[in-house]
Amino acid sequence: MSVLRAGNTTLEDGKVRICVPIAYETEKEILEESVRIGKSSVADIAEWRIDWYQDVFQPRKRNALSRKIRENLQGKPLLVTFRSRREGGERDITPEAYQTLLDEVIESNMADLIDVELSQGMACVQELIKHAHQMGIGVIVSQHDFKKTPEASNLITTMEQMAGYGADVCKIAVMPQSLADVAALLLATGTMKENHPETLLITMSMGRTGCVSRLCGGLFGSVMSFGSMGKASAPGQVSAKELSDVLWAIERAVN
Ligand SMILES: O=C1C[C@@](O)(C(=O)O)C[C@@H](O)[C@@H]1O
Repeated sequence: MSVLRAGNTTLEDGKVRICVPIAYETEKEILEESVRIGKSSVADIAEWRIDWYQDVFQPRKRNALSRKIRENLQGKPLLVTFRSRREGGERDITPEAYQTLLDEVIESNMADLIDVELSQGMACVQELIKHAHQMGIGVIVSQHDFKKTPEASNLITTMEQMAGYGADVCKIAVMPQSLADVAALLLATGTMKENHPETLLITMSMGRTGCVSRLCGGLFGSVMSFGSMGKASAPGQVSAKELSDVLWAIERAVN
């Protein structure tokens, strides 16, 4: 079983960490949310969705803001994510600009963890992983489908591919069109956990139908669930407080 250290916490099998997204445009809103997360008794990790930030392509402003965010987080880890539009994010970006941006994020030491989209291509993903590891930063390789849920066997193949590239954590977010799709996501997660217990996973089925996967995913092997405090960053996210209550109830039931 692997354990990934990040800031004052860890990602590890059997413990579901609550990650609260910061998905705002202005410095003021971003800082206010980071203060709330830093003070929260339920938030373990903050995700800064820099695709929302109005000055994301200005390195000086980005770096200065990240320093303030990290102060506000008081030791809680910061996951930095640029979600491209085709994967459900706020902005379009070319593969070259994506790699340059994430290289700068890594180099500036503003993140404990970064998210790298599998769809950016093997070379980009592997180079970013290598760079991040040189700087002691953990990498979540991710794939999002906001329209449908591929078959469980395809989801497993995708997670195996991510692990093969050297991901510290493999993340899949898919949209269900039926309850069977939610079950497929959970089946794929549970199968991965059984076949590759050394691989850390984060999986979720989105939207109202998939919401249950955010609550019970830990039982199948998912080590993080996204809960909102202000604005949600994806459909189906529950509030961090309600998520914490449910996770706590499940933990008590199984331990
Ligand atoms: O990858 C994910 C998961 C997510 O899309 C969700 O469904 O909770 C939310 C995003 O902010 C994050 O980057």
